[in-house]
Amino acid sequence: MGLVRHVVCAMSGGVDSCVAALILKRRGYSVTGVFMKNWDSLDEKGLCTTEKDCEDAYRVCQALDIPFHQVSYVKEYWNEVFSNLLLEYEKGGTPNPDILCNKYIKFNHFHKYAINSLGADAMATGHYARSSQEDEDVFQQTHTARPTTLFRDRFEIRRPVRLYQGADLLKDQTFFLSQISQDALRQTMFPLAGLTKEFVKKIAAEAGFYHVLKKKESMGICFIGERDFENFILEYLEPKPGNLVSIEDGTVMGTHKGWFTLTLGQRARIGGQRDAWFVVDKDINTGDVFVAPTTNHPALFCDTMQTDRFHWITVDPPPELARTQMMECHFRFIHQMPLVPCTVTLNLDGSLWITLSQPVRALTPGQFAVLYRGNECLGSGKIIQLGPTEYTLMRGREQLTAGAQHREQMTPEPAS
Ligand SMILES: Nc1ncnc2c1ncn2[C@@H]1O[C@H](COP(=O)(O)OP(=O)(O)OP(=O)(O)O)[C@@H](O)[C@H]1O
Repeated sequence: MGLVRHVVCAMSGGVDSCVAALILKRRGYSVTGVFMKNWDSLDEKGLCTTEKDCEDAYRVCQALDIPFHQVSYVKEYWNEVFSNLLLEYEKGGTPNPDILCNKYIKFNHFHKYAINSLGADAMATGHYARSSQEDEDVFQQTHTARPTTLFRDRFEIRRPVRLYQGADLLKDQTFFLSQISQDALRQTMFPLAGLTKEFVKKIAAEAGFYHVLKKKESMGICFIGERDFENFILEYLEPKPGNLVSIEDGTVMGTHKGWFTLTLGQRARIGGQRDAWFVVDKDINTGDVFVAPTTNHPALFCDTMQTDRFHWITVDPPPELARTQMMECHFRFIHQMPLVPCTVTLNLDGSLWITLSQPVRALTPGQFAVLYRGNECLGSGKIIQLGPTEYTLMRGREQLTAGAQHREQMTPEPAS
């Protein structure tokens, strides 16, 4: 990759990507703004914010005097993200559409469109993240109106590019980027890498981008909007009614409309109960969803899991892991949950066994186990299997003790 002159900035119409485009422009790059349309139906209230978001992105491009394009990935999103999502729910898991959207849409189709169709040298997004190619000096000065280094050759190094958390750890979005390809990362700029959200808002205010500053932060799964999740998912999957069964004594506590309407750790709606019950397990063969009383029931806590083939941002696993098959690092499976120390073991098929330093609540198959070393995001793998929960272990110990006592009682006294 040679000199970077032309950058295509993915613009959602939100404050972050609008400021990202502004920063690139101030740095002297030739910038093109592109809005992506990924979903085209309305929510329960008949609302679709896509038109408004597109209009907001367009207004910022006009203010910056840069070209603007709109591109539709509705078909690709349906085939590669949403269909995957439905399959995962049907298998009993809980998928993460934001990670899948970055992997399949933004850092694949959009990346190719930017480079191949628009002839850009690089793409950019408003994610709070940093790649090892980012130049700290440039980022320090991004808020000034003065262009800094023009057209620097950022992509000449052939070492694997690494993904790091951005300066604003509270806004860090590397979790969502943990499945992106090395090829895409190599040609991606994160202009907000060195900035805090507060500072980004200040830049937007100074630039007069009031229409994007007023907007609410995008939260949760964008296409569900304000809809109730159960109603939403039942529009796409056939209801599969089943029982809510107590994990403690097998009592049927109530019914559900399909195991995919519920996720591990979630409060189950059970009528006539004084206390709250929580989903702790699912059996998709019988349709039973197991529930337990109290939010911190031991059946919700587990410290081991297996992933599918792990996706390393740098393509190859860290040398230490490749050499010894074991490595210490940190884990999270929910965006912004505190990082947990862990030991990982590399299996021959590229999957990992992860053992956490302490049990964690509601580890969920289908979610991604994202690993970190220091502030580097190493990549992620989908959780496909959990180890025993605290409850299973407790019951196992109780049964062993009961078995031993029983054997003691049954053993005849030795004849004197
Ligand atoms: N519809 C879209 N069209 C183009 N780019 C998008 C779109 N949605 C998201 N992006 C890109 O992905 C980045 C992260 O999006 P996300 O919605 O996760 O975060 P955000 O912090 O709300 O960003 P923003 O404030 O820019 O909306 C955005 O900054 C933008 O670069």
